[in-house]
Amino acid sequence: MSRSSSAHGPRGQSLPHWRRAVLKVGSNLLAADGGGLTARHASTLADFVAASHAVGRQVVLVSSGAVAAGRALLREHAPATGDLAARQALAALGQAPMIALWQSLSARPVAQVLLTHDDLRNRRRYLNARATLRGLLALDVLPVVNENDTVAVDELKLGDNDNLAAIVAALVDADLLLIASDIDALYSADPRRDPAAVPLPHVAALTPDILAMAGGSGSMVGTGGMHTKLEAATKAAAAGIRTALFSGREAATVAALAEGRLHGTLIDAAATRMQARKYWLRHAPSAPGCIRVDAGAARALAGGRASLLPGGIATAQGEFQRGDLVEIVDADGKPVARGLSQYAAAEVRRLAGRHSSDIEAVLGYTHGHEIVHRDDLVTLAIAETTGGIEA
Ligand SMILES: Nc1ncnc2c1ncn2[C@@H]1O[C@H](COP(=O)(O)OP(=O)(O)O)[C@@H](O)[C@H]1O
Ligand SMILES: N[C@@H](CCC(=O)OP(=O)(O)O)C(=O)O
Repeated sequence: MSRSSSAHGPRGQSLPHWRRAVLKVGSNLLAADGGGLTARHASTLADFVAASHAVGRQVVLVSSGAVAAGRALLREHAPATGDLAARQALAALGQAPMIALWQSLSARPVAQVLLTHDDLRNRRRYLNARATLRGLLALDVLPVVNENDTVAVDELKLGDNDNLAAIVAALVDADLLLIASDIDALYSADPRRDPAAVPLPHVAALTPDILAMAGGSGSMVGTGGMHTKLEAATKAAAAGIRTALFSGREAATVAALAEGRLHGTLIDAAATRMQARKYWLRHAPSAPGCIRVDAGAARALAGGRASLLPGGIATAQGEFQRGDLVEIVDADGKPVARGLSQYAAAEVRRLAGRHSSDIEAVLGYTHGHEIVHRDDLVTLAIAETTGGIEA
């Protein structure tokens, strides 16, 4: 369904500044019902990604379309998509053509990332997925994420790519979730059923009333409809990330987006991204062990911008695993910071006092130069002086 954007005014609304976004592209934009993938709307969206990259912004794509592509390859022999095994087979067939479509539209190399719920529930795999995505962005390639439908049975499924996109947005620390769909906004009711439905340009909070406005998908290849888009926006909002819903069918809308204008619906975040993350780091239960640092490291951490490197560590006490949230204490045992340790307690004990460049020689492998990266760290001293909100 495509509707005009007249309700948002000719110039749309201003899109808040962003540096890293996840762009979710639904099946309906990539394929007509029953048909194969087409570049028609994907090329406009790929141009948006390229324009964003040209001005130093990073985009991670979350793309659907594998099932639709698989279905088109089998034509009249395609099984009905209601059956899980059939969907999995169609997705296996269609992942490669879907990636090939994005590669054909991108001057930069495209990387395929397939994720399941298990990858994100398990802390070690979550960290690995995050490191891979960050690594891909650092390499300047375009990551294209999809659910790994072929191995995702019901209990392992993330469910739909709207929710996957929100999880990925939190995973890569994005500041914006962009959901391109076949509809130009969230409407006050499902516009397929209610001709009096009106578009909402701005949603300050996802209240039960707003959530009740969303209906399901009207197509054979899409899964969630507006319902899963609002679920995704709720997840993003909790992580401090805004969501913008817009029509990927309207070239002018996508072009305006690159200019910082949104014709669609903007959904605010519940807190700033940093507040949400720092709040979690400060209050989530930590592992039983802790990392004891020397006076120099305690001072550096108190400054609020440093990562914890092995050189400033005296020792690790107790037991914790890689990825655990740990308390960092000074020589007197006073907590100075909390953060996610990239190394297990036993590894930290072996690395204490060593230079970062020795990590690989000491352990035989490395998970990076930092024991706790500054993005994963909250300084407790600063929290006391600023009322808990850090820049
Ligand atoms: N309140 C609503 N506002 C807008 N669209 C709605 C609403 N309720 C249901 N929808 C339906 O959701 C559809 C978009 O979701 P979906 O078909 O899953 O697309 P995609 O493949 O882009 O994820 C729209 O085409 C529309 O028919
Ligand atoms: N992983 C599936 C897409 C599932 C999905 O959420 O589709 P959509 O509602 O169109 O975003 C695929 O690639 O076909």
